[in-house]
Amino acid sequence: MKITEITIRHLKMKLKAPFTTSFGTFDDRDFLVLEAKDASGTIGWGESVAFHSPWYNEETLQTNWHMLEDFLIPLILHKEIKHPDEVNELFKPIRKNNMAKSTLEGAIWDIYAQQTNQSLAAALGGNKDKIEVGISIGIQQSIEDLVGLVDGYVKEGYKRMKIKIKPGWDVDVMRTLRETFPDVAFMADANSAYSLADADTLKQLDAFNLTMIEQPLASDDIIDHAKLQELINTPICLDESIHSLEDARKAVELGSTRIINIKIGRVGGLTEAKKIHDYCESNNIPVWCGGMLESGIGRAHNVALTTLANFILPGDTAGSNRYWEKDVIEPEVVAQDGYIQVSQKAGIGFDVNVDTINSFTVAHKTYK
Ligand SMILES: O=C(O)CCC(=O)c1ccccc1C(=O)O
Ligand SMILES: [Mg+2]
Repeated sequence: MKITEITIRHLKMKLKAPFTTSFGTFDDRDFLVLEAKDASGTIGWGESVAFHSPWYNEETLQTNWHMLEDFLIPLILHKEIKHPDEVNELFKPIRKNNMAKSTLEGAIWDIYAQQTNQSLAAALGGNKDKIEVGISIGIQQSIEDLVGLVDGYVKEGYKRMKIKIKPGWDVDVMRTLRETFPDVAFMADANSAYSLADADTLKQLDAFNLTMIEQPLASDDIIDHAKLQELINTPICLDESIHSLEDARKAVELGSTRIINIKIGRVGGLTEAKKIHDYCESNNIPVWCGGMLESGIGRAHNVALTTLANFILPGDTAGSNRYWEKDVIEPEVVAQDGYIQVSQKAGIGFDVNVDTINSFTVAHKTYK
């Protein structure tokens, strides 16, 4: 393929309900969507999962736009590409900026899958026809509100509940949930809200049989996580600290993580995500697919990735209706009884509704 035209759009979509983590609250979701066209007219879609502000990591929607316009798009436009894995190599001279890289790489994977007449899932080497999903639940005003929400999601069939925690919203919350729902699979995600000095608090969570605790300590740490894992029984799962196969290897070798949350954007694209998956599979480290409050485009990429064999634990790829009044793809992603059916259609497996995209677009630019 030879990419001849790329359009970047900045979309603003309203979340159905605000989503609160230890680092802040999201009311709206601002993000970039990238449309790439190749010389034969095939169109591929990618989504930047960077947020409006650098809360989760250092990238933002605007830094992604800058990196794409000034560095990444020029490396790709009018170049002959045989396989999307080449994109990972072409981007190597550019350090980090993984979410920006992933935006363009994802669109190229979509085109490649269409041109080889297979689903993105199949192109990646996945073979599940449905995937198991859980749901991530933000910090609430009260424990009663949280119990009510969890009850609803249990009834919808979600396979595991991820509860956002922070100091002061942790042990009592998890105790109440465990007492109220003895058989539900719970995990906690702290988004780096603690330090090693909080080990005693985190140790108390061992009583609630959590599947794992996600990123309790600093977003750039793998040393203290290894020390913490020696002190607690609950398996640690790293999210923010893992940006590459090399990061994954070091964290696993140090004993900093027993499970890895793979986010396509955070690791710079599907090729790197697959490498981390394969490494973890050989080292008995289960993985699961994280979420970044994606629109249907990013969600479709997540569903495809999750079809790889070592995605053993339910991911955060909940149905479109958990986030949006109207998603940008057709059909929307539907989670039923905790499963999402994997589309067998060529490419990302969903039709992108360009009218809907345009209705959410606040800025756009085309590169040729
Ligand atoms: O539902 C989702 O998309 C996952 C939500 C989630 O947990 C999350 C949302 C925003 C930023 C970071 C995270 C995270 O996984 O840490
Ligand atoms: Mg997380």
